[in-house]
Amino acid sequence: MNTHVPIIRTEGLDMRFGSKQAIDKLDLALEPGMTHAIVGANGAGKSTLFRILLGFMKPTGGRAWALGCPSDALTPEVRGRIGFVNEEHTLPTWMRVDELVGVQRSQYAHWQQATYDDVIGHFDVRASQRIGELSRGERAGVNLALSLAQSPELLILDEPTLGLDVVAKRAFLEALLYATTEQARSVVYCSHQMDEIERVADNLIILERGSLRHMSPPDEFTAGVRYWIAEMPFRGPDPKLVPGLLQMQRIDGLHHYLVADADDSFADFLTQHGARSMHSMPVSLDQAVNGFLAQRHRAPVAA
Ligand SMILES: Nc1ncnc2c1ncn2[C@@H]1O[C@H](COP(=O)(O)OP(=O)(O)OP(=O)(O)O)[C@@H](O)[C@H]1O
Repeated sequence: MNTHVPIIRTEGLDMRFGSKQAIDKLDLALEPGMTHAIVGANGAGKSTLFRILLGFMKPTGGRAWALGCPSDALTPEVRGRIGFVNEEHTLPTWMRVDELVGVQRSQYAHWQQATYDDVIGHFDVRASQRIGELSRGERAGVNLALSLAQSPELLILDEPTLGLDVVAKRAFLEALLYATTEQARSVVYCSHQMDEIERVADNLIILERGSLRHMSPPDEFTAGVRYWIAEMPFRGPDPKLVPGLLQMQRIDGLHHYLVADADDSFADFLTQHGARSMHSMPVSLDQAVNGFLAQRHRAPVAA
């Protein structure tokens, strides 16, 4: 593996569906050996980005590379170094689990049976069961185990835990963490579940309407957002003047502010606007990301 080549790179990437701009001049370069989490509101362009990167879809502009190879010309050799797990966990329903494992083992030169066994061990799946008989969570487990056993250099996961119960989700994440820490793989993961991202991601990427809005380690992003509660006898400042404002509420006469990139000078700002007392507190990744996304979320369109 060439450690200097980004696992994923895009330059001025554009994808337009009629009047819809799914990806908007996106420039991205993701480091190898890390777990990158892509988050964004519904329709932000996450799945479209994956489809382009894997060569399933041609962009309307710009360029994309996966493992240094142009996405519109991925060779079978490069494809074999990329694992992909999507929310549907599409697998041949008529095959028995052991038959499917046999087929995959014969197709992948770097197949690691021990990895398959370790990962599938997190799920109650019998080798003799047909794929069609498995529950959604068990199918997710087989899909992840198959993908990791191929020893992919890059693993792309598109909402892999969607619809899984807590137990299946925990099993899936444990299997993923086990495989990534043992073998230092590169993972690009998209999910709406911030508790998962907090556990697995080294790098947080926020996409908004196909554009890059933010990229940093998740805890760095969370540390930049704070929740302030101020007691103000008056109406308080005009929201347009509040620096870094993400969300504002008035509850029982107290003013609540969720703000980004605001240091202690925010207390001075509140004092200047008549605050008698105030306190601030840290927020969770979930609150920080949701506040950030809600700020510019599309307003409902009247029917
Ligand atoms: N084949 C298509 N034809 C037309 N529009 C499409 C097509 N695929 C995606 N889109 C549009 O492109 C935008 C991005 O869709 P995409 O599926 O990439 O979003 P996403 O971030 O994965 O969303 P979600 O979190 O809801 O899965 C959406 O507005 C979607 O309606």
